[in-house]
Amino acid sequence: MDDKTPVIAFSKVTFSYPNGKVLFQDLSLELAGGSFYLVHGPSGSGKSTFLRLINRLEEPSLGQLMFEGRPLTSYNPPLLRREVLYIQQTPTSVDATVRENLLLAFSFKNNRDLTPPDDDILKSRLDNFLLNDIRLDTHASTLSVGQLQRLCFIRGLLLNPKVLLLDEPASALDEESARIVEETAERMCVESGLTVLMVSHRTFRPARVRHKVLQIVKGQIELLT
Ligand SMILES: Nc1ncnc2c1ncn2[C@@H]1O[C@H](COP(=O)(O)OP(=O)(O)OP(=O)(O)O)[C@@H](O)[C@H]1O
Repeated sequence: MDDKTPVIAFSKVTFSYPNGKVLFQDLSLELAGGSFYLVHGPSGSGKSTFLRLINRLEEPSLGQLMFEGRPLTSYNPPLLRREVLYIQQTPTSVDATVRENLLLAFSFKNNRDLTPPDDDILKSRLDNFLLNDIRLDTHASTLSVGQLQRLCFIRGLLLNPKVLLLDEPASALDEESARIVEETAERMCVESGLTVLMVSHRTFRPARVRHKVLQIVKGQIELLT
C-alpha cells in the first residue's frame, strides 16, 4: 500500500435493512490514513450503521468497501476486526474479572500471535483512565456503566488497531473521563498514525490534529474539512 492509498474506501455502496429502508445509496468515499473524522448526522441517519459497515458487522447490499486497498471481503473477519476496531456505545463485558475482560481478545484463537500485556501494564492503563481504585481481580459485574465504557476502550486499544471506530464512546462518562477518552484517541492519531472515526453528540473538537467532518445527509456522506 502506498501513502496515497485510502485506508478505507467505499465504492458505490448501497445499504438497506431487511425492512427495505435504504440508508445509503450509491455511496463512494475515501478516508485518508492517520486522519481524525467526526461523524455527524441526525438521529437515525445511519451513523452507527456506517461504522458497522467498515468492520463487516453489516454487509452492503450493493458495491464494496476496501481496507488498505483490498476488498473487506478478502479479510478474515476476526483479523479485520482486530485492525479495524469498533467500540460500540453500549459497553459489553463477560462474566469474569476485570483482568480477564481486558485480556479477552488475547484468548481468541485468531489472536494467539499477540503477546498479552502483563498486570503492570494493565494497571497503568486503568490509572490513565481514572480507574485507579479498581483491582484487576474485581468482578466486572460490579463496575458502573461509565467504568465499563472505559474498560472497553482500554481493551480495544490493547490490540493496537489501525482504525478506531468509536460510537459515542463517552455517552456514559462524566466530563473529565470523557475528555480523557477523546484526548487519548486524538493523541494516538497524532503520535501513532491511528485513523479515528468518532460519532459523538458532545462538542469535542480535536485541538492537536486538523479533523474532518463526515456529515450524513439523505443517504450520502459529505466530507467537510
Ligand atoms: N437491525 C436493524 N434492522 C432494521 N432497522 C435498523 C436496524 N438497526 C438500525 N436500524 C434503523 O436504521 C436507521 C439508522 O440507524 P443507526 O443506528 O445507524 O442511526 P444513528 O444515526 O446511529 O442513530 P442515533 O444517533 O439515534 O444512534 C434507523 O432508522 C434505525 O431504526
